[in-house]
Amino acid sequence: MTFKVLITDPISEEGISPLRQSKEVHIVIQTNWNTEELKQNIIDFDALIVRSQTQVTREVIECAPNLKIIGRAGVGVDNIDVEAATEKGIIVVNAPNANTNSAAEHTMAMLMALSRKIPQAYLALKEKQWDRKKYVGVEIKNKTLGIIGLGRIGAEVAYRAKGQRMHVVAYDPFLTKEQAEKMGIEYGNLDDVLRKADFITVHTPLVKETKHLLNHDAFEKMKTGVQLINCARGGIIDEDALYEAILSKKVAGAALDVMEEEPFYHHRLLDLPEVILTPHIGASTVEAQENVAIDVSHDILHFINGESVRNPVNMPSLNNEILRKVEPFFYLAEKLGEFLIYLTDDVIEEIVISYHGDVIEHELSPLTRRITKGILKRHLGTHVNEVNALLLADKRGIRIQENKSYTKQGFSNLISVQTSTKSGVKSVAGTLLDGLGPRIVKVDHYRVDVTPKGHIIVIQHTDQPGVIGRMGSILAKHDVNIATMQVDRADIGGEAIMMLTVDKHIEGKVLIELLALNDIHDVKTIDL
Ligand SMILES: NC(=O)c1ccc[n+]([C@@H]2O[C@H](COP(=O)([O-])OP(=O)(O)OC[C@H]3O[C@@H](n4cnc5c(N)ncnc54)[C@H](O)[C@@H]3O)[C@@H](O)[C@H]2O)c1
Ligand SMILES: O=C(O)CC[C@@H](O)C(=O)O
Repeated sequence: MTFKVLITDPISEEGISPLRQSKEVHIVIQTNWNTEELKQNIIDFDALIVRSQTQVTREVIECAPNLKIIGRAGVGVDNIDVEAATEKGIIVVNAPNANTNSAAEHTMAMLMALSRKIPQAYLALKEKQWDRKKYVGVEIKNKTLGIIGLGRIGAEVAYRAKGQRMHVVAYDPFLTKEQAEKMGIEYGNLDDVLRKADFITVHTPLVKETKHLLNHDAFEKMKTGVQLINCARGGIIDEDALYEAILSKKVAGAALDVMEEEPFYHHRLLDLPEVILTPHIGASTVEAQENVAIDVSHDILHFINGESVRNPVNMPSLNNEILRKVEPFFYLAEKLGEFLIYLTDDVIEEIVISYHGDVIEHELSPLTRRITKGILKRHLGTHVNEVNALLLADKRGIRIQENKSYTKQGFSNLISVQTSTKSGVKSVAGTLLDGLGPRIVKVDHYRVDVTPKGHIIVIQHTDQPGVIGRMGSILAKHDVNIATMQVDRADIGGEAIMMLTVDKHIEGKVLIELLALNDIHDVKTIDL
């Protein structure tokens, strides 16, 4: 089947060559659509690749019933309604590392241009003015650079600034004093950065907490003559407050790659000679554009091949090392959920997942997501996936509890899942056997040993001679071949369980005949 990929922003042709090489992928590039056109045409597409221009709103997502993955060829996903995507089970991936270097270099270029008034001097010269006195700058050596947001780009800027012999003071809610010391920079809170810096550069995402982070009050705390750089997101600096602060000479200059509304052609900041601007080109290098497109293309191919994506935005990201360890449990986890929902006859109130033994050394959240997906899928359909499973469970008021224990319970690893309903508790446990693969080893309190694959019949009965024979005759009559069979009981003559794997799906009429047998209390047929 063809996987249709729509690209709506300019993107590097070299970068998408991995997708072009795949026979399964059909690519459509359409960079001129407005939102209405996008809504009308997105219906058929399985994947969408954008940069920062296309607005992937909830409305767009609602018009895309086949959309499975959105690739953001860059870092910021503020042009994508990630919540709406998550609700629909659409994976959002980005390319968080691919343009870090370019954005850091652009920041340094802006810092240099700002401190030496290069764009202003250039413009004047183009106007045939040779005015050397007007364009006296300041050195950055021995000046203090304040960095707000010491993530990927902020950290790269810090290293470069140190190379220019600047003193760096940084604030980031995740930065510790020890980490700052290791990097050879000063650790501060936001006020420290605002008070001490000669130049301030912001490298945070635009979120509620960072919207207008640099506002009138923040400018008040800064040194007079401070210069600002924003190569992160428009809106982190309050543009009106900046305008006023420049007029009052509190702020001596600003270099902006990003603005609250883009593109913009008329903005009063454009009229101020102290402000230099670029049209959001921090990531516009040959290298960054190729790299972001390669990363997103690879993740789309991972998705098509049923592999884990490397840079998910709406689920926890796992590095290759972690993924390699936990991936072998994915199948078992999902099948335990799928199996258990067949045994659960009432509305689920709580899912309790207990991990035992070696498995707890791994990252468990992807397993919990897959178990929940397996449980919800039967009733909610195939749109449930590891992206939205926890959200969907939460929306239905299902509590999810995770327990961990080193106790091995007879297996080197064991995952046990329990559903609680008003009618009682049902449970299943499974293990991954070294070299032999996944097994279901416990159903409620009965011991079994079944590969979670294909057609399974679970029969609850009373432990009496002849029950197995009568059951076997009915299956034989309907030409159902038994592949494997397990029996366990609580006590002699007491409650017992039979678990069979058979070679074909069991029809309703077979089920009725089995249920009519004396001593058989319940029959569940499960297709995994
Ligand atoms: N101009 C461009 O073309 C361009 C290119 C790439 C990235 N960006 C933007 O640059 C920004 C940084 O990207 P990144 O890859 O370094 O992201 P990142 O996630 O690696 O780093 C962001 C950092 O900001 C910190 N942060 C969050 N809230 C904060 C707050 N209130 N105060 C201080 N720090 C805070 C986070 O803890 C994190 O360490 C993003 O907004 C991204 O979209 C712009
Ligand atoms: O698409 C672009 O070039 C902008 C990229 C940049 O803003 C990002 O967040 O990665």
